[in-house]
Amino acid sequence: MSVRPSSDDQAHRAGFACFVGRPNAGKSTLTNALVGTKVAITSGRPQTTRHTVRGIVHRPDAQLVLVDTPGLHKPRTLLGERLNDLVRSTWGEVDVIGFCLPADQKLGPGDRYIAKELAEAKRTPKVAIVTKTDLVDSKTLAEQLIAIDRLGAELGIEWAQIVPVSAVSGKQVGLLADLLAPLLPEGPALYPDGDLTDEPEQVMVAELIREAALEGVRDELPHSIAVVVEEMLPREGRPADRPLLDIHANLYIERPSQKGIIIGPKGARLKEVGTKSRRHIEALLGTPVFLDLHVKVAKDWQRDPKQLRKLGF
Ligand SMILES: Nc1nc2c(ncn2[C@@H]2O[C@H](COP(=O)(O)OP(=O)(O)OP(=O)(O)O)[C@@H](O)[C@H]2O)c(=O)[nH]1
Repeated sequence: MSVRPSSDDQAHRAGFACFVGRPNAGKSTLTNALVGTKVAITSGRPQTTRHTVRGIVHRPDAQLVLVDTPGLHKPRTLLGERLNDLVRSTWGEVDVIGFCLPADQKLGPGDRYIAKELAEAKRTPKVAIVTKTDLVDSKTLAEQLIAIDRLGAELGIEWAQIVPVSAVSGKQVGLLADLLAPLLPEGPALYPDGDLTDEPEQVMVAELIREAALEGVRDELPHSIAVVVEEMLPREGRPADRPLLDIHANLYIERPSQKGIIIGPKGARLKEVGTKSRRHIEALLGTPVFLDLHVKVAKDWQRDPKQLRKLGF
């Protein structure tokens, strides 16, 4: 296992990385652990990338921009296939892919499916990241490392590195950044260091909710969901060591008939969307959150310029 040789070891490097892995593999938590307290979130899609920036690791020697890619799913429809094509093209556009595999779960069909697809992204270096190492003993961890090594050999993937980390304890998170940095191309920083307003934070929060809302219904409602964060306010009267952030957000759909899909039987799906996005928002902002989520119909918002403006497009 080796890293790409450098023409000049002192040269500054900058580039894009994305984390892939099945749901709950620990991608968001790891992103936040890497970025640390200095959460540099940029809202829009800068010219350098079509993808949402999740966080930026600023180091003296390198700038690592972590971007989101849509999840890869077993395609059941033509649209599903198209979305997977999009994922694949993203993989060709980033400088390194981190494949997250939780230490506490044996490799399964979901991991294998992603790995097979990864094997096709031949030109992009791939780092296998064993996440949640705090949950297992060293024997289990060793077995997982061997299994991943074998999976790579079987599918013809040459891992640039295989790294065990714990985003929760922080163990080896710094090492992961050390290993990712040399895989980036030489170049100046792509983004300025720091300096951000609350507005992008709200946009990020809206995006996390939208992502959770789309999960599993992407094929049915691919572009019909918009989310607007109406308010983000610290709850009054809370003790200083137990803050709570109240977030009120509206989830807009285009037609009343889509309500059922979003809300689910007895509200189960909406509840899931709330729980999941709250987890991600808490990880992003580093504070407990109360999320108040409402579903509203904004008739044909995609075709109505007034609505589009209101929804921030
Ligand atoms: N013990 C432990 N738990 C972790 C660690 N990293 C993540 N988790 C937990 O694992 C769960 C999933 O983590 P996420 O970071 O949301 O996973 P994800 O891959 O972003 O999930 P999706 O958004 O569903 O794809 C959460 O409950 C995390 O708290 C870790 O290093 N150690």
